Amino acid sequence: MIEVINLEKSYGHKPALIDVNLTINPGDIYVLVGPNGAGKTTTLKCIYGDLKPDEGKILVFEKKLNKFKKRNIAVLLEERVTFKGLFPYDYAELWKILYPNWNEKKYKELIMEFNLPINKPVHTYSSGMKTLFHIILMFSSQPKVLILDEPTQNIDPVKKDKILKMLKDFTSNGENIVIMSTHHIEEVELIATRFAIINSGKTTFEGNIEKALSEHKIVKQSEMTEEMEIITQLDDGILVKTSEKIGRNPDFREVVLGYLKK
Ligand SMILES: Nc1ncnc2c1ncn2[C@@H]1O[C@H](COP(=O)(O)OP(=O)(O)OP(=O)(O)O)[C@@H](O)[C@H]1O
Repeated sequence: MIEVINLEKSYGHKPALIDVNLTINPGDIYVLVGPNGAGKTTTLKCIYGDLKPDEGKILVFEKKLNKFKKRNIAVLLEERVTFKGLFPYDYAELWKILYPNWNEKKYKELIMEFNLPINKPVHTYSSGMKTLFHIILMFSSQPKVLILDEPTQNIDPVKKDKILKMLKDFTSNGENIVIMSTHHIEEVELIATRFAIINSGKTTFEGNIEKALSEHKIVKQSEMTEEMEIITQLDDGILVKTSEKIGRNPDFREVVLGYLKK
């Protein structure tokens, strides 16, 4: 289980995270959604220990993150860092040292499956190929937790489908955890077991798709009551949080868009 509790982080004097709270259970594919600059990457960096939170707690399997735990976490960085002149083989040698569970057979199979050229230095790959290559390194490392910053960015639809299936398989043992960010609402619907919406450094929604659908309604101005929490005005009504049987049920896209516009 990974818990993020009242996380706060500033860059200099500028707050990036004001109050982020996430509860990630074993077996979860946990997706972070939010507008540009909302704080998704900063949250992920705090979880894997690249940034030190100013306030709040991050508990990974009930303990504070330390080096040992880091071996069980593989990360897809926003930057897709590559080293000039290194070939896929060289990365395998390095990753073997970092990850004791490294699976060479899996690595070779995935490189073939995703058609990546082994005779080209990785820094000359296209941006999508670099992302795929890093994802292959992550799966071959056989960690317990995968943290991915926008893993499907610049990936073609066929390979994207494969990656989403691989993420589902990874958590199917009910123990492994995936935490990822995305701008694609349909991906949340396809694979998320839980998700959070982050707006301006705060979690404004956390839960699963069922909760998102059951807690909200789209109502007309005339149907509004004082008990309702207004999320935002949408094209054909107001998205509100309510338990009242009123208005109409929103679809998932409307709920997420409503929070993103909030
Ligand atoms: N290294 C940095 N130095 C200063 N400010 C930063 C730095 N990294 C991020 N920020 C700021 O922190 C805030 C949150 O940025 P972050 O990258 O976490 O957002 P995000 O939700 O991942 O955005 P996007 O969807 O555009 O990738 C933004 O205002 C951003 O400008």
